[in-house]
Amino acid sequence: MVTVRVDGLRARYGGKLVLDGINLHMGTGIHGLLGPNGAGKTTLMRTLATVARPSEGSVELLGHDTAEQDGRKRARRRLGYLPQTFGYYPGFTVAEFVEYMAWLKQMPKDRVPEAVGRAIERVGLADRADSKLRRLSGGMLRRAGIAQAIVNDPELLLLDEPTAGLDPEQRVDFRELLRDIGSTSTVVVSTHLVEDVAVVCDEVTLLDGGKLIFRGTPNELAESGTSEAEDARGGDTALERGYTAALRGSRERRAA
Ligand SMILES: Nc1ncnc2c1ncn2[C@@H]1O[C@H](COP(=O)(O)OP(=O)(O)OP(=O)(O)O)[C@@H](O)[C@H]1O
Repeated sequence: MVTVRVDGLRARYGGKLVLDGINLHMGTGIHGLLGPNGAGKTTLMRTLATVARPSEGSVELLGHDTAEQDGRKRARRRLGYLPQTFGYYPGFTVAEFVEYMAWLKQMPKDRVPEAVGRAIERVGLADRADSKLRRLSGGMLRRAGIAQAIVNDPELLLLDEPTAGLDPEQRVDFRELLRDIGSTSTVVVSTHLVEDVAVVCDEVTLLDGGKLIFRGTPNELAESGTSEAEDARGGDTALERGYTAALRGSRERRAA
């Protein structure tokens, strides 16, 4: 089932086109959004989170048309979003922060305490539930950010650079969590680190210069690259070489 329908999406900052005709339909599973700095990943994530409005095109989320105010409201209750940088009250505890988001999502009051406890547990912060956010390390803060994004068991989960600041062990735990959520929901994970999440993704979408330049499985991306013998500078892994080849190919086509 298609849960996200993006058609003809264009986004501008000032006069500058930063998303240029994106068509993207997604369903249940884990979708990696890859691309170099400035490719437009964050702009696309903000648009999917209904925080940014498209200049052109349509975005339908979980059957709701986000061009309409009512559609945006309904979609917001059913999605979870971890922005690349997120604001928070440093004096809030982890539990208060997650509870606040549950309240914003208009979750039924009687479900909130259990949902907050479960979200915090799932990101491995149960022992820090009562710690103030200002006392957390960068990785813990990011995990608190993930907890607020999943508190409402979102059907659409949008995570922008979720692994920034996580140590290797936490990355492994995080992948497990993604697999669990992605088995029933649509998860979109943006990163510029190819290896980071591509291993858990069912599908990867590659953006460059505001355009969608590749869409397929991680295996297809890996197979599209040159071999290490042909091109040692393409990357250390098959996936990185596929990523590099896709970027080079699209840039050459554009320059021609
Ligand atoms: N608030 C803004 N005002 C003007 N230009 C912006 C703004 N935010 C982003 N841009 C520009 O839009 C383009 C796309 O940026 P975006 O943050 O979406 O890319 P990204 O793929 O997320 O990059 P990164 O990996 O560095 O986070 C870039 O050229 C950026 O400079």
